Amino acid sequence: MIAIKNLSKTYRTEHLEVKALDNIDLQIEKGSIFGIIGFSGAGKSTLVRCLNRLEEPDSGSVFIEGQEITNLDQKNLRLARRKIGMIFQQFNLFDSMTVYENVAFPLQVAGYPKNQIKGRVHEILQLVYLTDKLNAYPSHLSGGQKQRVGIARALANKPEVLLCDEATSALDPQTTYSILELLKNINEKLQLTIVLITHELDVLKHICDHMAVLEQGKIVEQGPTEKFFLNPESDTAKNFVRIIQSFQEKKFYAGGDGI
Ligand SMILES: Nc1ncnc2c1ncn2[C@@H]1O[C@H](COP(=O)(O)OP(=O)(O)OP(=O)(O)O)[C@@H](O)[C@H]1O
Repeated sequence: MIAIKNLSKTYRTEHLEVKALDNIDLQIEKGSIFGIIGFSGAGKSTLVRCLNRLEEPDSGSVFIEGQEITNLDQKNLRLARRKIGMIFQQFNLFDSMTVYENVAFPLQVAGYPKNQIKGRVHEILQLVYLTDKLNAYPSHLSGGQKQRVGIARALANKPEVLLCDEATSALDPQTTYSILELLKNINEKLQLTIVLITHELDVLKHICDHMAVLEQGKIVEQGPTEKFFLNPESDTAKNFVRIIQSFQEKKFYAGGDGI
């Protein structure tokens, strides 16, 4: 389980203070696929980056499977991060490394012997259906393939949690669907907890069992994803649902099938 307690973060620049997270309390059950939605600037990226301390919160705490992440020193944080995989919108692969080398990298850093690394990389590339691209460089891969390498790299150290920061936003709808199906599959196979931030309702609807709505750094609504669509309560949730409904109506009047 992930437990977030009273988490706050303010960005301070010379002329400006932005309260990006304001006393966030949230619990995410083990094995769940949990979505966090909000309009641009709501604080989604900051929240997800505070979970592995890519961003340092000002106050509050984060517990992952009982371990407090927020009070770890740098050495123990590095160890704890092996249990927290992350994937990004722009994939963040090493362009000068092959697919094999990208996936092997976190295992080398963790100090695994060569033969174990080889076995693990093959196993994980099989899971993401990329064994035929072992020696390819990222520049020769499609967006969907790059994200599958990103997923493989994030899973190399057998994490308990996978954080997804707008992981499908750079992909076309069909590729998005295949990546979501892959994440679903991995969640079921590995009992991995997935936290996914997005501004795409389709993504939430497709794979998230539970979700929270973030508005100006505050959680304004949370619960099962179904409830969000059937009975939105917060202004942000109502706006999201209104936008999707008007889009569906437009498609209907234009003779389409809706989305
Ligand atoms: N490094 C930073 N320095 C100053 N302000 C920042 C920094 N990073 C984020 N912010 C501000 O904090 C707020 C929350 O940003 P964040 O990126 O977490 O939102 P978001 O919901 O992920 O937005 P988007 O969907 O556009 O990525 C915004 O007002 C943003 O401008």
